Amino acid sequence: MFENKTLLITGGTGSFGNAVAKRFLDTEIKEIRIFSRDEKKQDDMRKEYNNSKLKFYLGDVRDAASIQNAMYGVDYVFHAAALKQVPSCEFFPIEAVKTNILGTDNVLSVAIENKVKKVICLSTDKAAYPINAMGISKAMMEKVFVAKSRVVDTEKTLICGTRYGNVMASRGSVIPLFLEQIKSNKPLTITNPEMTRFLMSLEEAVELVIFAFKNAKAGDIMVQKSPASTVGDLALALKELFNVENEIQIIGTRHGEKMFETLLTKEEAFVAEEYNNYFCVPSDTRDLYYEKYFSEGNAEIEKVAEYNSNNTKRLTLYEVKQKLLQLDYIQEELALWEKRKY
Ligand SMILES: O=c1ccn([C@@H]2O[C@H](COP(=O)(O)OP(=O)(O)O[C@H]3O[C@H](CO)[C@@H](O)[C@H](O)[C@H]3O)[C@@H](O)[C@H]2O)c(=O)[nH]1
Repeated sequence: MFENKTLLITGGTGSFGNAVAKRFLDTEIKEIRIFSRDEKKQDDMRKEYNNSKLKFYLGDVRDAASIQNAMYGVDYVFHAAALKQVPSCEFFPIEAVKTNILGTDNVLSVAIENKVKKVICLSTDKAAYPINAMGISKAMMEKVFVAKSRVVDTEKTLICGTRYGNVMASRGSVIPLFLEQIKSNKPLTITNPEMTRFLMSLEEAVELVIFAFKNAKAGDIMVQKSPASTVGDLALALKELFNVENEIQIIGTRHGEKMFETLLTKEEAFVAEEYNNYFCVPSDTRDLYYEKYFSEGNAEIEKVAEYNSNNTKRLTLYEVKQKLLQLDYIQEELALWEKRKY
């Protein structure tokens, strides 16, 4: 797929960039460029992989000139750079605007200038019916890339996106936090045991981007059908897997949090196309002369429901444990835990 091609990953030192590097470095790919702000994380990654196909570029998506340095000669871009923590974006919303919205516009402009063939922008379920600054900024990011995808020559640069739910055990997320609490014998801090989240693995997140890479048309947003769990079951599943009796402490919903997440709004579900395990939200290709398109109205939309973490398949406690056990991270932690105990 990437034979002799150069792939740039913005925000490439994160969980997603690492998963893509692991997946493609040993293929016929020519080069993977990691573009990010943190020299320490780049240095760690450089040492870990020790592979001359992996190149590192320091810069910030807020600064178009720094992207320019990394974009020359690039065939494809996976745009993963983002501010993604809900509470921090609530306190610093302008920072989310700068990175998630303006940064995306910079990445796209520089990619178009350099005739990059495809750009895939990573978004989140929090962008659908957004209520927090992080989700609102990602929703605007989606608007920016869909709008941009319409004005470029798609033969030269195709711009599309993916939207996904919580990636299990990604950096800073609740699973590593619960595990730290288990290991230090502290109470597990649960916001609200009934809160639900879509669960997907990092490998599935990479698969979704590959699916978009292969199938998306300009402006499409690809979504993977995903099951969900309550936070209460997630904590209980970890307690049972690690065979511990830590207390549960209810800490209450944090700033900007939703009780459930939405992967497809009702309006999107109405137009979405279904491909096995995926949905495609096609871009609205009409122009501003809406009267041309007037039909009989669309009462049908009332019959369609949004696709959210409350109405998707709910995992049982047993299934949550099975899904956790599929993660290398959990297997490694369990092995260490067993050693520590005996
Ligand atoms: O101490 C804690 C922290 C979190 N949670 C809950 O655990 C769930 C998951 O939380 P977390 O892992 O922090 O993820 P989210 O806040 O849902 O956001 C993550 O998932 C999004 C996709 O939905 C990504 O876009 C974000 O970048 C990523 O941080 C939520 O219901 C939280 O309320 C707790 O119960 N206790």
